[in-house]
Amino acid sequence: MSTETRQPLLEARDITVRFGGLTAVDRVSAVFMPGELVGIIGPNGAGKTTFFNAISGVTKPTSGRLELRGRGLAGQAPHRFAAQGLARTFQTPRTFGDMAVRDNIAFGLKFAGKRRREYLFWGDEVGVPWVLRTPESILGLIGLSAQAELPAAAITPSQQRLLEIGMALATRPRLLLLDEVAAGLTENEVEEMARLIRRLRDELDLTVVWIEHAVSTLLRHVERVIVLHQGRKIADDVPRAVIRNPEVIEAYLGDEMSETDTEATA
Ligand SMILES: Nc1ncnc2c1ncn2[C@@H]1O[C@H](COP(=O)(O)OP(=O)(O)OP(=O)(O)O)[C@@H](O)[C@H]1O
Repeated sequence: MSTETRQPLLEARDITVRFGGLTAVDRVSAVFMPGELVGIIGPNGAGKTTFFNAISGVTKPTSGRLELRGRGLAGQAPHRFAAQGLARTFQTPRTFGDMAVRDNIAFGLKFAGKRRREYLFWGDEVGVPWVLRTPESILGLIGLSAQAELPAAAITPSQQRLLEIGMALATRPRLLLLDEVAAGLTENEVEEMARLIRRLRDELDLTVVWIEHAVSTLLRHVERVIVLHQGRKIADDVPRAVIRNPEVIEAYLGDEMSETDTEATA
């Protein structure tokens, strides 16, 4: 392994986000290595989305430092984050309902075309993976080929989530941030989504950071889990260690973490 691949892709140091008197994210530090699939969990209001917003440029952190491959990012506009290979989904999918599914993807590709030169910044000698070159290939990758001509508003909620992932992929990211992409899906759909996320990570050599309330599924699929509670990071470890962490158990008492989760990762 070269020194290059051991360099963190994204490093967040002491990120704090305050809204008036409320500290939503409290000095959270985290390192994301190339190719990692990392989950972020925590009770409602723990600061997960606010942390995501801070590391994707949507919200300017009150303090802290962000580095993408060693280059400072904090305080830059969201499009600068995207230009440097970050893509994210939102809790409520942001697709264009009147436009055909294919055109939603084409929109993302158009955006990516504009930053083609910057893609090269990543030193990717093979260039853009062929599956990310056309709307059709991206639709095939996420399993929406049959819905290509439908208006985005006409597809099912789970297909909407897939479309949003497809739109994020169309921007040809190196780091994909997923915010509750399994929310509202059936148990089977959640499992399928988890498999897709793993496959995308493997095939596209992505780093994926995934916030999810479906804790048991997440714990079975990610390699590392970060737990936030009241804005603070209380754990950052492999799933089987995290579920035995007394502070995590306490934070989740009577909430999402159940015996099933413990069994799932035993
Ligand atoms: N724009 C905002 N203005 C004021 N307070 C906010 C804002 N965004 C979030 N908060 C508050 O910050 C805290 C953290 O919220 P956040 O949405 O990050 O939590 P979360 O862990 O993502 O929760 P959930 O799992 O319910 O989505 C909450 O108390 C929330 O009410």
